[in-house]
Amino acid sequence: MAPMLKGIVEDAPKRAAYVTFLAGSGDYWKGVVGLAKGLRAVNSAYPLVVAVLPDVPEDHRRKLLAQGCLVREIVPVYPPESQTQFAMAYYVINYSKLRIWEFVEYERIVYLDADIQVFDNIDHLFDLDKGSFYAVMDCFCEKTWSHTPQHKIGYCQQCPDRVVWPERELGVPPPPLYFNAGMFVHEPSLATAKALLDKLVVTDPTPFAEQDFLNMFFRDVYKPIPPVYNLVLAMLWRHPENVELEKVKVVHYCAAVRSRGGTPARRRTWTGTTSRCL
Ligand SMILES: O=c1ccn([C@@H]2O[C@H](COP(=O)(O)OP(=O)(O)O[C@H]3O[C@H](CO)[C@H](O)[C@H](O)[C@H]3O)[C@@H](O)[C@H]2O)c(=O)[nH]1
Ligand SMILES: O[C@H]1[C@H](O)[C@@H](O)[C@H](O)[C@@H](O)[C@H]1O
Repeated sequence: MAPMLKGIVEDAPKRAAYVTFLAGSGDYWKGVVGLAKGLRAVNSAYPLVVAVLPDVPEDHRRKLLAQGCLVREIVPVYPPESQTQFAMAYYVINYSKLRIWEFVEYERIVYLDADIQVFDNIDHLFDLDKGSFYAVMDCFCEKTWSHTPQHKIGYCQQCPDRVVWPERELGVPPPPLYFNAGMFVHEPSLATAKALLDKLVVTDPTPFAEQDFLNMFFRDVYKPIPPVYNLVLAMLWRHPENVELEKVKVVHYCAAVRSRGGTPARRRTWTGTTSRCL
């Protein structure tokens, strides 16, 4: 009897969920529908919770509920207004993502942006050891990174030997590992949620908004996971040698689209619309 009970307890579904974030009345809700369908197609055992800002129309919320999503409204998070010019305007809204640490009814969450699609079951990510922040290392090669020293130098953590970080000339070590915040695994906790918000009010916004902030906040507990868990499209043309295409489980349709001249280009607006120019 006892071993059987043990088995039942061990196999019991975890209090865990996929979480995504939705803001505004633009088209991102369609991405969430795609994500819900994708998770269903790969037989995920866990629900998709959509953290919605108050400005998401009722009609869009109904469509998500019809897809089996759990819709949960969150209170927006804004950095101090006087400071927001330092962040790329389009990304300021993403600070609200910090609210998902308040979802303490789940022990574990796998966060996925609405412009992500899953092509294989990734439920095993919920079994990773607790205490670390898991995410995929970003690439610094796209134009969106042109404000950074890494990009100016031509250094990318995806291929640190191609252009070596000039430590001697600069007198500083290479930047710490930096993750893309479109996908990550972590644990909700009211203590962490509070610590994040407390830290945010004393932190100047930076271009990649909450992504820079999360990188700073979780620096010491960050553990990289393979790019197959968040394949940022630019990896395909910037670092094809690091992409195991047949093993890719999660694709992130962010970054730029290759332009005719070979230079990636993208325009964005504060309203949440994205125009890609070829
Ligand atoms: O009008 C909007 C804008 C954004 N989003 C949500 O916010 C997510 C992030 O926005 P983008 O997908 O447009 O951002 P990118 O993927 O290009 O950018 C990357 O940098 C951002 C910096 O803020 C975030 O960290 C983001 O998670 C990371 O993948 C979206 O997927 C979506 O879930 C909306 O719902 N509506
Ligand atoms: O590397 C990516 C990419 O360049 C995206 O365009 C940007 O939106 C992300 O924030 C960044 O992490």
